[in-house]
Amino acid sequence: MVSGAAGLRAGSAASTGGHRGLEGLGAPRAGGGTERGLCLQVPELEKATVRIRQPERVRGIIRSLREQGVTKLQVISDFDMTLSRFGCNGRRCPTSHNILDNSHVISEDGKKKLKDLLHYYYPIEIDPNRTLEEKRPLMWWAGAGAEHGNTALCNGHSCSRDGFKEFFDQLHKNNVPLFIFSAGVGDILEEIIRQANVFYSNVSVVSNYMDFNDDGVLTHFKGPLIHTYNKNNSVLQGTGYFQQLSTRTSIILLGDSIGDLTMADGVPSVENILKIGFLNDKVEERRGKYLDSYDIVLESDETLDVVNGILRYILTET
Ligand SMILES: Nc1ccn([C@@H]2O[C@H](COP(=O)(O)O)[C@@H](O)[C@H]2O)c(=O)n1
Repeated sequence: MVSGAAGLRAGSAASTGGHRGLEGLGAPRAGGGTERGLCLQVPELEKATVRIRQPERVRGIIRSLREQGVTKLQVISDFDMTLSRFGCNGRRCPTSHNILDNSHVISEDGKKKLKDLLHYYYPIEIDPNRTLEEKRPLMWWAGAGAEHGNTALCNGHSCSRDGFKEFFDQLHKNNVPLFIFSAGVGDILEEIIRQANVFYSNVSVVSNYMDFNDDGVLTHFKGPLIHTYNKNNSVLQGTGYFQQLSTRTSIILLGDSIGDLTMADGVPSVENILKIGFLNDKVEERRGKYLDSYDIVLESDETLDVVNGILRYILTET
């Protein structure tokens, strides 16, 4: 189901390790000051958390995004563990599902069942040795909380990544549409965005929204269930979201799972796309796959520094 602050409702390196930071991205070339220019303009790319398989290619994409300009740009992002943190002070941060699961309105029995499901299904979700085809039929767990509770309130226990507000502010100030495509719980993540005072008119959300019976008991989720591995055009049919933005052919895609890579599949014509992936968990095991799939991989980086740095560079008028 799609929802939006605007009222729109329809609801890559040669080796496995990739290059670290700006190595190769920002290194000055013989006789050229231009290459240095980019690394100086996006110093965040020098962070130790940054890995890039094909620095040359990434440099080209970032330049094109800037050249194409703000009117061509749109951002497509996952929410849980992408805009929100994975961990904080050595502990896991709750996803929008976990906020619901941990709420006082869920019975103890319900909580235990949800925890059991988490322990069973999360390892499957992140298993680097299973194909997407093997995982897809198993991902029904996204709706598993439905029969367990009454209305749960978001009590602010989600942790947004550092730079959360700046990210939303930059896009809003420049009228860049932000599409949040989430297999989480839409009502809860919207509340998190609202409580941060950044649910601006340029933000649209496609996610799972709760439905309640007359007694206020959460009985099911509305619309097609969105899970980690069907975040693509199949669940956007009839929304017309990407069609309305057909002139916005420059994309920045932000995700934390391999499933997030298909979020832009419904965009009619993509000229430039920069895929930035947060690699939060099982870093060593999954690094190769992430470097093959995302242009920039941010390893155990709990901030939006790199994303904000790239946006600042792209959105700054030349
Ligand atoms: N019952 C569940 C189901 C899923 N999750 C996690 O929430 C994340 C939401 O999906 P995104 O694609 O928006 O990131 C997902 O990573 C699942 O691990 C959960 O915590 N509880």
